[in-house]
Amino acid sequence: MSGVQRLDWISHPAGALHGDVVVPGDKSVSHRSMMLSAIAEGTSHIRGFLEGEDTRATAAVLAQLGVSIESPSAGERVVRGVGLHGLRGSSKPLDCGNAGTGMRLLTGLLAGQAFDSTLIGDESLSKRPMRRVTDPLTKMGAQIDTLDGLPPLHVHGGKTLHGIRYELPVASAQIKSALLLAGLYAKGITEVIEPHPTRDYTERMLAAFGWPIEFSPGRAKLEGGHRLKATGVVVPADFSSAAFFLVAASIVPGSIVRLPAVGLNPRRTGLLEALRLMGADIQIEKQSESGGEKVGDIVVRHAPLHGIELPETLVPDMIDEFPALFVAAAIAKGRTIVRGAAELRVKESDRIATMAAGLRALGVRIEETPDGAIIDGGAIEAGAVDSHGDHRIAMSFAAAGLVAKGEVVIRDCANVATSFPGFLELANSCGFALGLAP
Ligand SMILES: O=C(O)C1=C[C@@H](OP(=O)(O)O)[C@@H](O)[C@H](O)C1
Ligand SMILES: C=C(OP(=O)(O)O)C(=O)O
Repeated sequence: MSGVQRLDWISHPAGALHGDVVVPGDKSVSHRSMMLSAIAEGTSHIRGFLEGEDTRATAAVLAQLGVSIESPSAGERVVRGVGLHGLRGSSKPLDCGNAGTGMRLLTGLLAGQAFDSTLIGDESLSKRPMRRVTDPLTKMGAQIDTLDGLPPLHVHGGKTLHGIRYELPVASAQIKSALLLAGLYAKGITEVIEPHPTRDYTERMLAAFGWPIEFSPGRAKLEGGHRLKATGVVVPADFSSAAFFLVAASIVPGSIVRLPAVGLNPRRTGLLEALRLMGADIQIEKQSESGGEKVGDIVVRHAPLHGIELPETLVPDMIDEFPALFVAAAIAKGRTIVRGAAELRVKESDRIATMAAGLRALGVRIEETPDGAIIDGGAIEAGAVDSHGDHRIAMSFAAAGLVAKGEVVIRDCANVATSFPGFLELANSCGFALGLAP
């Protein structure tokens, strides 16, 4: 987590990728399952929990607040919920590690408690904007101190919250979820309206835990003063982790890869549509429902890709997949234009700048714009890139190395463990040639 030792990778060009690739549990669903289980009444059983640093940090925060959490086996958690008002304050800071989701959602949850809390994060999280959640929470009656809008956040306890109707200035599931979680503790109705629909896991999971909630794409509305009842949660495999393999298998000739039982919530699968628009060959097989979420096997075969003007409506549905998309665009024939994606600049790194610098270092023609990029596809040369400690950038360049003209050195990859522990081994199991740099 914070202060991790530096870890560099080398991705070597490789032949066709083959096999079944089972990616770990969904990060968004894992965070939420832990938070709701913690404040529910009764014992919840979570299966498929992501054993990543981000989601473990959320579990550790809730344990610090007095919740008993057992882990009978990897990916399994038994959480003894303390009820809506059963958390106990901690005099020590609550460390969210690298996780924007953890910090922003917990801020909403903690705004309605009787005790004070201080939320801290690692170097990257300490640079991420928090006013987007603290401003509307303040409108609800919360009191939260920031360091000029950045963490650490000091959340004052003992405040009476009241529901508000809030139109989000940006499409963000984290802001929406923070407000809904605060809304559990608020008097009256909390209503959130989004400029474009975002992932609705909080809404679905609140309903699964028995909280009355009305929601439809782009809107959610609930009233304070109900109870959450413990339940079982099955976390699907994370589409965002599958994304690196969708791109890798699409760009390496001869590849066929199957990704079993991946979560296919439509607010997450924008990359699938973008890649199909670029000419990718991606099929969904064995569709079913698990824990109220659509899941299916994704089968991806190599196909020649061409550049596209990415429809802006897809942006929120693939917000974490842009580093991977940029790699696909770099190898595609022709020009790819991305617009309307300024949010990428406030993720674990500035993902537009970091990808542009990295691709340029590999000989790709890419022009940065304030809210996107223009990428002229062609060849990827050998070279060295810096991930800036951003897990998704590191994994995307690992895929780029497969089709580069020589080895690609990727610096600062330790944070891959935040969302995808075991990526290196799993990638190599299907044909990547990824190693640690000396
Ligand atoms: O709610 C969530 O679980 C997430 C929402 C997105 O962030 P924003 O809400 O900032 O768009 C996404 O980038 C993040 O990885 C996870
Ligand atoms: C942006 C991400 O996560 P978070 O905001 O939770 O740090 C991500 O996983 O790509």
